[in-house]
Amino acid sequence: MLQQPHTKYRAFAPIGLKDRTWPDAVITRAPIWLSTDLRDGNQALVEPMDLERKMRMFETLVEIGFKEIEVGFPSASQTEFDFVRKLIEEDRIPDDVTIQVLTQAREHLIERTFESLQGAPRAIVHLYNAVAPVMRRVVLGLDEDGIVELAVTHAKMFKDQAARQPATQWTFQYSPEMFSGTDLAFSKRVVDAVTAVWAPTPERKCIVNLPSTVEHSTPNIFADMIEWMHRNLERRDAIVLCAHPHNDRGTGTAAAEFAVMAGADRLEGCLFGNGERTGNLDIVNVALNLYTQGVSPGLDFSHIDDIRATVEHCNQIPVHPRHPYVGDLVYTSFSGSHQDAIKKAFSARKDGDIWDIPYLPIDPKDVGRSYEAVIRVNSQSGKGGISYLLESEYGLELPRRLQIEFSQVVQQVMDVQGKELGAADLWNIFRDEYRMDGAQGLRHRVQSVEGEGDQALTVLRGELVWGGEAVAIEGRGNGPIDAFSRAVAEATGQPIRVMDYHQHAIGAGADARSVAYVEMRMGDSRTLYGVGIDADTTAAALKAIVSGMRRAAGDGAQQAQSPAAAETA
Ligand SMILES: CC(=O)SCCNC(=O)CCNC(=O)[C@H](O)C(C)(C)COP(=O)(O)OP(=O)(O)OC[C@H]1O[C@@H](n2cnc3c(N)ncnc32)[C@H](O)[C@@H]1OP(=O)(O)O
Ligand SMILES: CC(C)C(=O)C(=O)O
Repeated sequence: MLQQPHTKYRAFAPIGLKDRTWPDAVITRAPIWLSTDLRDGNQALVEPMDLERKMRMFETLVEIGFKEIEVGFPSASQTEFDFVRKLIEEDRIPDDVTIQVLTQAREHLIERTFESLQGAPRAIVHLYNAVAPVMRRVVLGLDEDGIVELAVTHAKMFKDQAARQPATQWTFQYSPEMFSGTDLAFSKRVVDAVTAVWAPTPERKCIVNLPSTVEHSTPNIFADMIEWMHRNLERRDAIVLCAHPHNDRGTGTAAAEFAVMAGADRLEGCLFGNGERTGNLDIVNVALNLYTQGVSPGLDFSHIDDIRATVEHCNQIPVHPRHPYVGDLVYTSFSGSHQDAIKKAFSARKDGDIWDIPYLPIDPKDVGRSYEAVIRVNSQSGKGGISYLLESEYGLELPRRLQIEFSQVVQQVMDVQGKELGAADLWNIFRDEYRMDGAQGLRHRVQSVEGEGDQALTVLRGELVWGGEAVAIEGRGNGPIDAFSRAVAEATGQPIRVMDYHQHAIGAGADARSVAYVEMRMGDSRTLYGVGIDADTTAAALKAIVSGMRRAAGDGAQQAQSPAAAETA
């Protein structure tokens, strides 16, 4: 790279529009959308679409809700021509959809283009020629007058060709190619000359399309250019003003949004930003940006993954995992503080609330994504993400201190493995850590109750396998947990102190079970949790204590393979 890039590259000159209004504009309704997937998108593919792919793309665009679709450049190849014929002859164009086709300003190409449209009920025919100084100089060898003459001559040909097919409802569109690299006064001069030929009216408008054929300025400059044209074009009330951004600087979306704020009525682009070089405007991006502002885009992306699959099939180009709204990773948080905020916001959210979930600008469900991928756990994650997955996939509502305890266990596994852990991995770690294997199965008998009123005591009898030995246990207390703790303390010589206790149901109906979380100490062990799950609430609680005992004993696996077994009640 150069130390002095100014010796090779020149900065784009500002427009100097002093009284611009676009920065204060707010977009309150969607622009008219034109999909050019089958034209600008297609001409950028390594392998342009065959008829099968073109038809599949067309049908998808119709399903999404596009009412204007540029279906090709019919004079470019037989495939392009045949596709337009197929659409017309097989009556594939819905009544509320208008196809558009592009042609260079060259006579034989225009003739072939109109030939391809014979029998079409409606069509937009799109004429372009380059207007930028570099193109005038190196490609066309024409001065400004020559370019105006070229445009006017071919605009007249459009009128003549259209007059030969009066049954079709024609709309004409003109693009001064490389508008973004052309001085505004000259762009206006050419466009005005073309519209003077076409003589559009407010009832029969033509379309003027202003492309950033190559994006080489910041989007505010493009917006100034659009606003200037919007204000200065002749016959503005008879023109649908359209912008056609590309994305060479990565700001195609911003340029499009600013263009609409600056007066554009219509946008041209492709799904997920396919198109020449870095792509055309990504229509999905702009449409869903509008949606997240509460503005209906008039396009339906409820099944965005199906649309992506079709686009990948047709274009034979994968969509990036970070692509806005559709990438595999765009609804996923790995980092702990994000996960914590998302989990809390989901818990606080009530039906009908305005969407206000941190780190998720759109509800993934609105585009057909599940919440499954929202939180994924790796070494950057914390307790929030871990407990979110256990809750969303396994119904466990871990108390806060248990979340903290278990996240340290997960962190140790993560430090060794260094890989992402899914919900099933976390569940396995949880079951191992809290000794929720078959040996935890508990049969017990509660003999209630000795005494009366305040003096009433629960009596629990059973058998506990501890240190490899089966020990008979018996305890009395002011409930099964208390009775069991006392019985166990007597049998093992180690007092058990229950500090906190939570219980909730998981599942429903016949499958409903109870999960108990007991925060406890055994002897002089540290405070720790035990967890038990059982169809019976008392059994779940007692299992939780056994779980804690085994953990306190180091690894209950040797000490208490069958820690508590008892007679069936
Ligand atoms: C920015 C855009 O996306 S514009 C759309 C671009 N899309 C495409 O080009 C895809 C389809 N294109 C094609 O299939 C072909 O390029 C065609 C059929 C249009 C033309 O093919 P060819 O006639 O072989 O020309 P080719 O593309 O090689 O070169 C362009 C020629 O057209 C000339 N040309 C370009 N625009 C114009 C114009 N408006 N009027 C007259 N001549 C023109 C160029 O000067 C060049 O002429 P030259 O051969 O005398 O030097
Ligand atoms: C033909 C025009 C609209 C074009 O594709 C461009 O300039 O990018």
